[in-house]
Parts: sequence; structure tokens; C-alpha cells
Amino acid sequence: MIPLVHDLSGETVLVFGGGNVATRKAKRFVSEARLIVVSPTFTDELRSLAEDRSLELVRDAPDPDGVRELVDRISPALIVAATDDPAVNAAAEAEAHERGVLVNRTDVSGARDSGSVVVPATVEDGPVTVAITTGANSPALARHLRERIEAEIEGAGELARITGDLRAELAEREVPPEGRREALRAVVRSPDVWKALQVGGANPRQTARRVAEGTCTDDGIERRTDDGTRKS
Ligand SMILES: C[C@@]1(CC(=O)O)c2cc3[nH]c(cc4nc(cc5[nH]c(cc(n2)[C@H]1CCC(=O)O)[C@@](C)(CC(=O)O)[C@@H]5CCC(=O)O)C(CC(=O)O)=C4CCC(=O)O)c(CCC(=O)O)c3CC(=O)O
Ligand SMILES: NC(=O)C1=CN([C@@H]2O[C@H](COP(=O)(O)OP(=O)(O)OC[C@H]3O[C@@H](n4cnc5c(N)ncnc54)[C@H](O)[C@@H]3O)[C@@H](O)[C@H]2O)C=CC1
Repeated sequence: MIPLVHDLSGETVLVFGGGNVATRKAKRFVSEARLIVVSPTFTDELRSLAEDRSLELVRDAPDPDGVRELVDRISPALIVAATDDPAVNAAAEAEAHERGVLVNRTDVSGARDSGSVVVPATVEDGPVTVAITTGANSPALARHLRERIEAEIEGAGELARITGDLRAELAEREVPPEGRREALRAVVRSPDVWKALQVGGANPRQTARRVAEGTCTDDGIERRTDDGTRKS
């Protein structure tokens, strides 16, 4: 299995099931795609999501033939099989495989068939996303690692923006690629920069620029002495 970052905007995600698991998945996909949830019952949370977001609830308890018809009609890019009826989940998976549609089967763990996807635990900080999968073996562990990483990457989103701007600036100044790489690596590794990102009131952008200027000049030659200290 290989993790890929998928842009689902403009696509439809079709969820079978309206219980707790379907609700968790729906919350993950609602801001990413058009979402349709098919189930005879819905959690309160799903109902309130449907009131203020782009989520459509279809009250139905399809049998395997019904699943086929719905998939035909809706043409989703991804199917989430989250009912408590293994036969319905299996039908959704079979339809997906037949049509080359991605499928997330929520009621099985371990090995996956081709075309099956796992929803990873994710940590987001601005444009930075860390996704954790245990290869579908241990969701509890994926969640625990997510909680630990959440604390670890605080500030990474802002740093992604700062270094994004910085690399454009260095390119504009025609600093050669070698010098740019050196400068950006120094910035993302700098304890001073991370400290400035975490401490309110500090200016991380300024600190990042100072670190970058310390490693590269406009001609791309490092201004450091042999013992690693910076030359003035
Ligand atoms: C295979 C997979 C398929 C899929 O759903 O994509 C799957 C399957 C199953 N999960 C089960 C149980 C639990 N799932 C969670 C939580 C999460 N489950 C998620 C993903 C995945 N779950 C995929 C693998 C991901 C990977 O590769 O690691 C997360 C990461 C993402 C998300 O769902 O959004 C989300 C954490 C989000 C977060 O917090 O960040 C917890 C923890 C908790 O609730 O505290 C428990 C209870 C503890 C436990 O069992 O580990 C069961 C047993 C049901 C039963 O016993 O009846 C099955 C089915 C089976 O095992 O047969
Ligand atoms: N992937 C995961 O993280 C987890 C997966 N599971 C598995 O996911 C499944 C669902 O779990 P929960 O949401 O907790 O169960 P639940 O009982 O809360 O929800 C099941 C939902 O499926 C609906 N449903 C029943 N027949 C249907 C049909 N023919 N078509 C559409 N919807 C139908 C029910 O009305 C209900 O809304 C279970 O089989 C369980 O093994 C459970 C916990 C975590």
C-alpha cells in the first residue's frame, strides 16, 4: 500500500450506513467532496451536518441489487461501505471493484484487495498534513500516534508558508539551487525558528530570514568557517 494525497473536489463520495462509523467518515469527507449518505437511520450528528453543509441524506436500506442501482445512478469516485450488514458492505465493495471505483470497506481490517483504500488518521496544521496508517492492522494505534504527532507538528503549517515564500524570494534573487537548498534546510531544522513559531509574540518570519541569510549569499557561497561558525 502506498499513501497518496487525493483531490476529491467536484467528485461524489457515496457512503452506505448512517451510524457512528459512517458519521466519522462523513465528517472527514464533507469539506472535500459532494457527499451522499444512504441509510435507513442517521445519527443526530449526520442530520445536523446535512442542515448546514453539502451533504445529502437518502433514507433507504438497499439490498445488494439496490446498492448496484445506486452506484449506477450516482457514479461516485469513492464508496465508503459502513453499514452493520456485511452482505451490503460486500455488495458495495463488489460494485466498486467492477467499475474501477475506489472503495473503503470499514468492517474489515488487515489485507486489502486492489482498489481498496484505507482512511488514515490525519493531523493537519495549515497546508501540512500527516497521515498515519498501520496498514489496516491497528486503528487504535493509528489514533494514538495521531494524538502524539499533533503536539509534535504545532507550527508546521506556518513554517510551510514561511519557507514557501522564502524559496520564491531566493529564486527571484537568483540564488543557485545548492544555496537555496542549504538555506531552506537550515531554516526548517533551526531550533530558534521552531521556538519562534511556538512562542506568541516572536516573529518566526524574521527569525527564518535571519537563519537563511546566515547560510547563503546571493552568489550561493556559504558564509561559514571550517569549524561551522558563521563568518561575519
Ligand atoms: C481498516 C480500517 C478501515 C477504514 O475504516 O478505513 C479500520 C477498520 C476498523 N476499525 C475498527 C475499530 C476502531 N477504529 C478506530 C478509529 C479509527 N479507524 C480508522 C481507520 C480504519 N479503521 C482503517 C485502518 C486504518 C489504519 O491503517 O490504521 C481511523 C484511523 C480513521 C477514520 O476512521 O477516520 C480512526 C482513527 C481516527 C483518529 O482518531 O484520528 C478505533 C479507535 C477509537 O475509536 O478510539 C477503533 C476501536 C479500537 C480498535 O479496534 O483498534 C474496527 C473494529 C470494529 C469492531 O471491533 O467491531 C475495524 C474493522 C475491523 O478491524 O475488522
Ligand atoms: N472502520 C472503523 O473505524 C470501525 C468499523 N466498525 C465496523 O463498521 C460497521 C458499522 O459500525 P457502526 O457505525 O458503529 O454501526 P451502527 O450500528 O452504529 O451503524 C450501522 C448503520 O448501517 C445502517 N444500515 C443497515 N442496513 C443498511 C443498508 N442496507 N443500507 C444502508 N445502511 C444500512 C444502519 O441503519 C446504521 O445507520 C460495523 O460493522 C463495525 O464492524 C466499527 C467500529 C470502527
